[in-house]
Amino acid sequence: MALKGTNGTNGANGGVVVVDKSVATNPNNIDAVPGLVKQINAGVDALGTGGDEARHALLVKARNLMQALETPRETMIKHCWAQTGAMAGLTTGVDSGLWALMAKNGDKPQKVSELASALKMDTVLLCRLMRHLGAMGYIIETGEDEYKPTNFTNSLTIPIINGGYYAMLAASAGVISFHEFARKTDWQNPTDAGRTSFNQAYNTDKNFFEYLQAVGYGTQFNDHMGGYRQGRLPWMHPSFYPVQENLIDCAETAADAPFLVDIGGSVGHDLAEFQCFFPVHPGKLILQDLPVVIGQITDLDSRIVRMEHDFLTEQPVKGARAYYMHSVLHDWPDSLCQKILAPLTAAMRPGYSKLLINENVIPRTGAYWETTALDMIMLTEFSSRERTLDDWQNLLGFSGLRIAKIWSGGKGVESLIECELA
Ligand SMILES: C[S@@+](CC[C@H](N)C(=O)[O-])C[C@H]1O[C@@H](n2cnc3c(N)ncnc32)[C@H](O)[C@@H]1O
Repeated sequence: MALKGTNGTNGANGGVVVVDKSVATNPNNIDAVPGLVKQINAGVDALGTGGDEARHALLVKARNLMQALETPRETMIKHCWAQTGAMAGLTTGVDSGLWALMAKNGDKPQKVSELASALKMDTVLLCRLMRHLGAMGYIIETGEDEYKPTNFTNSLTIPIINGGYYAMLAASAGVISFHEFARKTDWQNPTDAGRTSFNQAYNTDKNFFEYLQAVGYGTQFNDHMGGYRQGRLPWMHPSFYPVQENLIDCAETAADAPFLVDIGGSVGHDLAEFQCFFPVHPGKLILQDLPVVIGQITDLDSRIVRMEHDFLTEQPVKGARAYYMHSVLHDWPDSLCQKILAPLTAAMRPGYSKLLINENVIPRTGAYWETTALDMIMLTEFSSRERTLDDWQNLLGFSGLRIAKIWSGGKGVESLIECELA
């Protein structure tokens, strides 16, 4: 059988496939199952003392077990039918108020007909959506067309958790159709921020942020930014980065001296968190983002200065103790990052100002799945990347900065890259 791409093009190698189709209906790796079950039992024992790391390790083993047991055909159906269908049901549940209603009703069996009537939804439609979500384990089937909510569906009532279902899925055609973009661009690693798989999929010149604002999911994206970080150690935690010694002790103490400037800081979740850790700090905390995002702030301490600023233009705040960027540079390829860093380094005071970059440093091996997943978002939506240590050194060195130290927050958590003018 010739290996074919779509549109009649040959696949990358144009080779001949020698795989027998019976492979698709046998478990992926049944021989691994007994060993994995043993490791899972050991992992369960470690849960009591091993904390979140032990839970993560067990989660990966459980996923390995599922992959070993599944046949390739089942994996394919899961990807192509089940998970996309679940996204439809889950997001419709958010948008219609289903999860909010079920959470309000409480942890008890709930009839679809009664839920549909309260939500003014077609019962047949709701039965179908909930049947799939029940079959997938997201809700618990308690009888015919009757379900109980779960911790998961209850959490889908929280905007910082449900925001991603609107915002990230609204842009997901860039991910799903990446192969078409990659084929058209001769299978090259994309580095042009003005020509992305996302642009091609939506036939738009707008970048990801502009597009989400235009289609009405800007606030949901801001919420998502507030949500994905939950449950992770923030960089200002004393066990992560010594804020007192490295930032506060030598900072200017005048009330209006700029202390910490969060560039591309969204609606201010990082500075709000900083204020919780350090309610008493020298100078001012300053939040910068595009006007549309600053206008979407609903709940932020009035002591945090809100500033509309395009980071490609002159940095208006000069000589701050620290400039901070969280998940900003990863959105852009090196050529654009250099344009973002140039006005910033021009505003830094030599020997005083620091640049703190809160981003992933991808290890050479054993990258964490959330980090590689984010790299796929960067690849397909932005033609940018999560960076390795070498990538960071090249980018920052080119921009006149040197890395003083990389502070690690643990597996899968963004590091704090502490930089100074070179
Ligand atoms: C991935 S989000 C990160 C937000 C925030 N730092 C966080 O970690 O939650 C990137 C942010 O960059 C902002 N942004 C995009 N283009 C910008 C520009 N030209 N100037 C300033 N901010 C910009 C977006 O509005 C968005 O809030």
